[in-house]
Amino acid sequence: MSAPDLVVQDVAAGYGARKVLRGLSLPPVPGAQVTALVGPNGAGKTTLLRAIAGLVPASGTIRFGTQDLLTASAQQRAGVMAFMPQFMPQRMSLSVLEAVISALRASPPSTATWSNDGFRDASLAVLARLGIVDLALSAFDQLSGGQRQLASLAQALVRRPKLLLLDEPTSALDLRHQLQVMQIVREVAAQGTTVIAVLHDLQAAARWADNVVVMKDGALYASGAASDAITSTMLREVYGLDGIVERTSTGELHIGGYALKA
Ligand SMILES: Nc1ncnc2c1ncn2[C@@H]1O[C@H](COP(=O)(O)OP(=O)(O)OP(=O)(O)O)[C@@H](O)[C@H]1O
Repeated sequence: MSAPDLVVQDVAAGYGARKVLRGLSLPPVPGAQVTALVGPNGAGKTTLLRAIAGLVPASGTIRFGTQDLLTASAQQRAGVMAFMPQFMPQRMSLSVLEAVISALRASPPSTATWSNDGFRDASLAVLARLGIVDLALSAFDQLSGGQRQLASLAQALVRRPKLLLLDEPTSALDLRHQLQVMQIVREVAAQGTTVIAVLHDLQAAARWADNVVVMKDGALYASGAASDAITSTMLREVYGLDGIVERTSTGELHIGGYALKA
């Protein structure tokens, strides 16, 4: 069965009196694909992910297939999705392996019967997939920023979510790990997970995402294939930048030559 689309319609969300999203509607976010969420600082990208994850009060419609995520219980949501936040907790007195096992125990996929060894093996397998099995016994709160980001991604992936929300998943990673993580994100989508990833690197969004959603001031500015959503007009109107967007001879989108708008 193919993964369902995510429907976001007329969503309002914010923080107390501060309304960040005011009636945001997106075209259906396609199932089993990677959708990049881009836009300038403060555009509301994290707020949208938090609204989908049930972490800020929201109204409107947020539906994943037939499941209404706005009325779902925390347990129901945890059974469907995983959210990797932009900032990891500073204090966590667990080893990396314990942290991943505890994320898995909190919401184990129902596709298996779980034993203690099963939790441990599945967690070690994800650490191995991310190339950080050597960190398994390290204290989570003594990791470097990039290591912490990989460990946090392991906590999200280990639950094999149907909907994976990633907030700047590669912002602290070196080039090799950026590549590795984005390849894994694509594999996860190919295996049936619907992925939404906030990315600041437009070149990475063009390379890795099936669809790009551009947000500005809490609203949708554009969405579609990278070549439709990422344009020089968008750079000017959304980021206040002059830039060049062109197709290379191999058909890839190249975005560069940025300069502050004159
Ligand atoms: N906890 C909060 N309380 C009040 N306002 C908040 C809170 N978190 C975010 N905001 C405000 O909401 C707006 C949108 O923030 P959000 O984090 O969603 O943006 P973003 O697009 O993810 O930005 P960035 O790219 O900088 O991470 C900003 O103006 C921000 O100041």
